[in-house]
Amino acid sequence: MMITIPQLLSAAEVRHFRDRLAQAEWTDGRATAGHLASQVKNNLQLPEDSPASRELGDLVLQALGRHPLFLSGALPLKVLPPRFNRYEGGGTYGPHVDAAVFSVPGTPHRVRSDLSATLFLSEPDEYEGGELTVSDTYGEHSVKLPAGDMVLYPGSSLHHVTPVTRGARLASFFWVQSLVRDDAQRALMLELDGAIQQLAVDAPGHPSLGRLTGVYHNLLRQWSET
Ligand SMILES: O=C(O)CCC(=O)C(=O)O
Ligand SMILES: [Fe+2]
Repeated sequence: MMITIPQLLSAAEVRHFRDRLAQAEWTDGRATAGHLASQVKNNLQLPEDSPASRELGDLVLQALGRHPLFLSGALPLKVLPPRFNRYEGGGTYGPHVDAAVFSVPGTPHRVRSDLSATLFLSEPDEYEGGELTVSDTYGEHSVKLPAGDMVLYPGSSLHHVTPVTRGARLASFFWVQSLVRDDAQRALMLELDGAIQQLAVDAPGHPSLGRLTGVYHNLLRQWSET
C-alpha cells in the first residue's frame, strides 16, 4: 500500500529546511549504499552526523508525531533518523530494494524497514524528472509531490528515482519499523480506523462505535510486535 501524507511540513517549515539545506555540505550518496545499490546510485547526501541533518531530522520526527495519517497508516514502532538527499545534473537512483535492517547510528539498536518514506522538499516545477517510481503487485506508480508532502511505501518494493535533468530535487528519506509488519494487515487497520472515524462523525454515540473500536484494538493486540 502506498500512502500520501499531505502537508507534513507547512510552507514556513519547508522554507526553513531549504535555507538550512542551502548552506549545508553535501557528500557522495554512494557512501551509505551497499555494494549493489552503489552501482545504481548517483546523488548527494548530507552526512548523517552533520548538525543540519540532526536538526532537520528532529524536526521531521516531530512533524511525524503530530500527523494523524502517519500514525494510523504506519503504526510506527521505531523511526530511523531521517536523512537528506539531492539529485541534480542527471542524478538518479536506479532500481533497488532497500536493506531490510538498519543500525541506528551510535547505538546498538536495529530497525527493520517495513516502510520507506520520501518527504519532498522541492516543488515539482523546480526540477525535471526525479520521479520516485515504486513497483508493486498493481504495477508501477510514479510519485512527485509538492514540497512538504510525503509518500510512504512498503520497504519490500523495488523502486527507483528517474534522472533529474533540470534543477535540483531535495528530499528527506527514512525508514519505519511498524508495530504491524505485514503490509496487508496494516492496510486493513487503516481502513477500519477510517470507517470508525467516519461513523463517529455520522452517527455519534452509536453503540457499534465502541464495539468496532474494540475490534480495532483487539486486532492490533493480535498483530502487533514490539
Ligand atoms: O530519493 C528518494 O526519493 C528515494 C531514495 C532511496 O530510494 C534510497 O535512498 O534508498
Ligand atoms: Fe531506496
